[in-house]
Amino acid sequence: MTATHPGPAGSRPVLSVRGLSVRFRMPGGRSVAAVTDVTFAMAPGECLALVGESGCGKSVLASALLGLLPGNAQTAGRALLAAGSAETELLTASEAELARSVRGRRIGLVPQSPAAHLTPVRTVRSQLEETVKELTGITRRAELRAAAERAAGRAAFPPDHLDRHPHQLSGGLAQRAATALALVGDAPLLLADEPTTGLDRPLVDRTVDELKRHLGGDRALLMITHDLEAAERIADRVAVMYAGRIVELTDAPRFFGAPGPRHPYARGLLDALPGRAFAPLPGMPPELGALPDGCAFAARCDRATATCTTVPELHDGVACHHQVTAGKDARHA
Ligand SMILES: Nc1ncnc2c1ncn2[C@@H]1O[C@H](COP(=O)(O)OP(=O)(O)OP(=O)(O)O)[C@@H](O)[C@H]1O
Ligand code: NI
Repeated sequence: MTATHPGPAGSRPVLSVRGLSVRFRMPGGRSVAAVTDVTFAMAPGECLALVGESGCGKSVLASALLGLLPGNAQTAGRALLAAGSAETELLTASEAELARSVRGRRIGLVPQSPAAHLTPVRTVRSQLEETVKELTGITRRAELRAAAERAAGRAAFPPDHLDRHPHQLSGGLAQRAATALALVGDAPLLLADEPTTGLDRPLVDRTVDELKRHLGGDRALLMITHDLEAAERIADRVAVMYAGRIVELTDAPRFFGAPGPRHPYARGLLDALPGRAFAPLPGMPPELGALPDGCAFAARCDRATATCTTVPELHDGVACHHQVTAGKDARHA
């Protein structure tokens, strides 16, 4: 049941999420279980990759941490963000507090669609300068200009493109502009939602390497991605989400190397990669508005038995009645 990371000795987690659930209330009394009972902690300096198929709840989890859920969402559980000796409970903090002291300052967000995040009518330079002003209190023109250029440089955004508008940028440069904005506040936690969508492989590598470099000593990076190769490149740990739950939470070297993923779904995700077995996962994830009572993966799982009508607990980093071990089925206890 525990999913904490030991981290460097004595270090307190930057973020500690316990039993987080998000439900959307829908017309007609229905509800969508977008996130269910998610527990994990992030150590200073750590990169955790959150992976899983489209619609499994990754972005909703991120929105819950940022206080950006829509009005029909209900949350349960805890999400503690460390700050000096104090902690902020993100799920119950007021919008005023989140806007004033969390978003941008303590959690930097690299958004899923940078083009939508950037203001279309303003140049990258003016958006960077405004963010610097807001987050650092610098007001003098020359200092603002220098700080904005430094921020651009940190995200490898070319200085000669600073006076362009977002529509004049390629997808890759828009992504770097958004990354530069996210880095301005030196937030202890960076949250990147699909930071490499639409980029080609060399640019994916560059973008994730840049993100990783900005981790520095004790900042943490939560990277949401479909891209397992990008996750392998930079993650210290991997959390695999399926139908709103974390079904496996493992150290990256063990996940991508030996013994490999232990949850059949996680194993299937990795086997689907062109560089691996290139065997697509059969079937589709269930509707989050109509989840089965037991293991949500059972319908797609060739190991499923009668025990799978109950939801498996996360145990030793895996939530499955039939863990995979060294490529074979574990004996069913
Ligand atoms: N405001 C909302 N009301 C109802 N359901 C919602 C709302 N926002 C998201 N959902 C549902 O929550 C589920 C999880 O969505 P989410 O965007 O978190 O998926 P994701 O894992 O980020 O997918 P992707 O990889 O495509 O970005 C989806 O089924 C989505 O339809
Ligand atoms: Ni998403």
